[in-house]
Amino acid sequence: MSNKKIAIIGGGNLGKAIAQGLLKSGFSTPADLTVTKRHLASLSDLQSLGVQTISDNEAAIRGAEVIVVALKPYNVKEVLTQVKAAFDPSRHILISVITGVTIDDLEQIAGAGMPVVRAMPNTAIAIQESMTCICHKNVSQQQEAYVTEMFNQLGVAVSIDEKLMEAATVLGACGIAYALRFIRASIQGGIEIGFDARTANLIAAQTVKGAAQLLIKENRHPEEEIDKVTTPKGCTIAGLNEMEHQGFSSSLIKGITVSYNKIAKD
Ligand SMILES: NC(=O)C1=CN([C@@H]2O[C@H](COP(=O)(O)OP(=O)(O)OC[C@H]3O[C@@H](n4cnc5c(N)ncnc54)[C@H](O)[C@@H]3O)[C@@H](O)[C@H]2O)C=CC1
Ligand SMILES: O=C(O)[C@@H]1CCC=N1
Repeated sequence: MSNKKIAIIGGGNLGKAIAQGLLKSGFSTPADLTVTKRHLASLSDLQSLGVQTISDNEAAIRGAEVIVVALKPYNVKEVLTQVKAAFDPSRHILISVITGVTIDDLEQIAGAGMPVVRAMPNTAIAIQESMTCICHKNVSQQQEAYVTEMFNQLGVAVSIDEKLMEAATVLGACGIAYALRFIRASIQGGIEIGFDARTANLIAAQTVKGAAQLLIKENRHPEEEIDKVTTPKGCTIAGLNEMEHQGFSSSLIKGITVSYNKIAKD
């Protein structure tokens, strides 16, 4: 348990999921957490668990040591500038999960010397299975360890250079959508070959989970595991090669680079 007071500014999808994950993992107690939002009705479940839910961002920041900003990119500057006076670099760590807002942007708003962490999680943070890439500035070793531990409670955290943050957004955050499209296509194929949608969904999703766990738990390269499945003259290699003839890997790589170029340009 961290014992630090955490204020989550912007209790939307991600902000709420972070609060729920911190409670479920035991990293924070309800008394440690404050979540802000303009209209509080959708936070009633957190409130009933004992989490403080308020609309006053300034009060939330003043009462916390760790400030997690989960606002939309278009209103972060306005909202944080309104509460600028509440930031204290000697007491606070500012953690932002906002897409496209740089560490320097955040430091400019919160004040020079503010310990700032930029984190890129994905939506699996709602079930504590996020891949979260983090980078930081003005952060002590102790603060870095704290933030890494916090995101490890919500999945897996890795430190990267800030210049890779856009790439992390594509591979990690957009990656959830790419993986789900793969699963959806597998379900469509599964129905064609005889399964009902529900059973196809279960088989496709559990199979992807197993494939991912082979890499994560056994530290293997995908091709090593593929070799074990592809019986000579068998059905796996026949299907795989047809997928490649149809541009399977190529379409994925091209999609990833298009997503990346879109972020880099915006
Ligand atoms: N969806 C994704 O896969 C990922 C999203 N992100 C980033 O996370 C951030 C949040 O995304 P979501 O949670 O999906 O958005 P959201 O729109 O659900 O959450 C933002 C929340 O901020 C609240 N808000 C607006 N003004 C406020 C104010 N003055 N004071 C307090 N709260 C206020 C809104 O009511 C809303 O609930 C975005 O910046 C997004 O770029 C980061 C990683 C992945
Ligand atoms: O699609 C987007 O622009 C955002 C960034 C990461 C996930 N969603």
